[in-house]
Amino acid sequence: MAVVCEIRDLERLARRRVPKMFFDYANSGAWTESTYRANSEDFARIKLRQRVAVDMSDRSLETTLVGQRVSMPVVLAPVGLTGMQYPDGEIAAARAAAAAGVPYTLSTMSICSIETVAAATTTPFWFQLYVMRDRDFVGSLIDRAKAAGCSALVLTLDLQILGQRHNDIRNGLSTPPKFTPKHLWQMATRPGWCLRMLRTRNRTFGNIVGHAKGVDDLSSLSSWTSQQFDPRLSWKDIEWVKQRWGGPLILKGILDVEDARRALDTGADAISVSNHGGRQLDGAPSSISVLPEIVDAVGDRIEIHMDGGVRSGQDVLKALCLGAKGVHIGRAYIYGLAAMGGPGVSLALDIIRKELDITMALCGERRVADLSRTNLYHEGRQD
Ligand SMILES: Cc1cc2nc3c(=O)[nH]c(=O)nc-3n(C[C@H](O)[C@H](O)[C@H](O)COP(=O)(O)O)c2cc1C
Ligand SMILES: CCCCC(=O)C(=O)O
Repeated sequence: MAVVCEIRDLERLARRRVPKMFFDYANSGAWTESTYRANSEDFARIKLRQRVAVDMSDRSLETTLVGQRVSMPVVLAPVGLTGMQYPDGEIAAARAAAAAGVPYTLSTMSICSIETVAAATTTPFWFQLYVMRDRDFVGSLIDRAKAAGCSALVLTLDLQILGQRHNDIRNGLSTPPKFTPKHLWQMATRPGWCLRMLRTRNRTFGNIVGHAKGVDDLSSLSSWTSQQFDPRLSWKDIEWVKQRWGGPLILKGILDVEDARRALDTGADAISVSNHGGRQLDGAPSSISVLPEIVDAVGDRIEIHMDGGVRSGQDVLKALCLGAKGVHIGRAYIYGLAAMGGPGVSLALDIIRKELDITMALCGERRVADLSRTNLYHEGRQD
């Protein structure tokens, strides 16, 4: 059994255990992947300020996110097709998040439906919404999330048009998978995945198939997206979503100061600074590099979350120092899930919690709320 110390170990295991088309779907970015790479690389450039002889006993990572108590400021981000990385993956991830005391966000494009995940869990989860042309269907998704007891709505604004992902095109990614010799080979070389997949009935987009009108072929994600997602989505639609939902609302995909200012007018509870994990506008800056200017512009008026490139508890701490209140992780937990199901998600969260706690202590801090730019080596140095 391989020793797992860090998220990269889970990534290596995931690569070995999941058919290539699904591993690549998770592990890739759009076009040249420059933004995807920058998300992680820019974290690595930030230096921490070591402090010594500070009482580091009695530490706590607890805080609140959109008014909800969490054991650490980490959220499992919405990830489409999670149930293709591991059968019933959405249920496994939701349970692992609940056990760890952090929120889980179910994607509109999940395999297990809102109702299936709600029936298999006891802790409320968050729901991520995509806006389709069919507003009756979008409204029904909001109503279903409410009926299932979801405790926050994450409205994604950066994917009305799908960014081009070369690996998915080359791999002929589809759900369910096609049965061409190439795809059969990819699956045959991952027999554990195949056997487990045969045991579940959740193999298609549970929130959509059987619910949305005229939806029968989701096999090509890109053509389906361009037919169904509404490219006219604008700020005024957010008011409608907010009214219909009536609970905590987080706007995801803000990367620009002007958009952050505009987001204030919507009355949303939080914004998430994100470039969709480098999967949409390649060439956009990393999330961590734009976080400080967005915090400076609107941080005193709205709760700020971020995601993109977080692969360790140290990355979480750096984002907190730069003003994020909540840090969402995507691939970091998906690698764990793909590698070993629910226990892999728990392991990913344990790794991140431990790294965050140790790093905070070595920076001489005992509370996440006390972290600030002064804990970073260059920014905000007093001396
Ligand atoms: C495989 C995959 C699928 C995703 N699907 C969704 C989705 O359905 N909805 C959404 O808002 N974001 C989606 N995202 C973006 C994530 O929510 C998040 O912004 C991103 O993963 C953060 O970057 P990280 O993976 O480097 O942590 C997806 C990301 C990945 C990797
Ligand atoms: C049509 C969108 C699929 C999920 C998603 O958001 C992603 O792959 O990044």
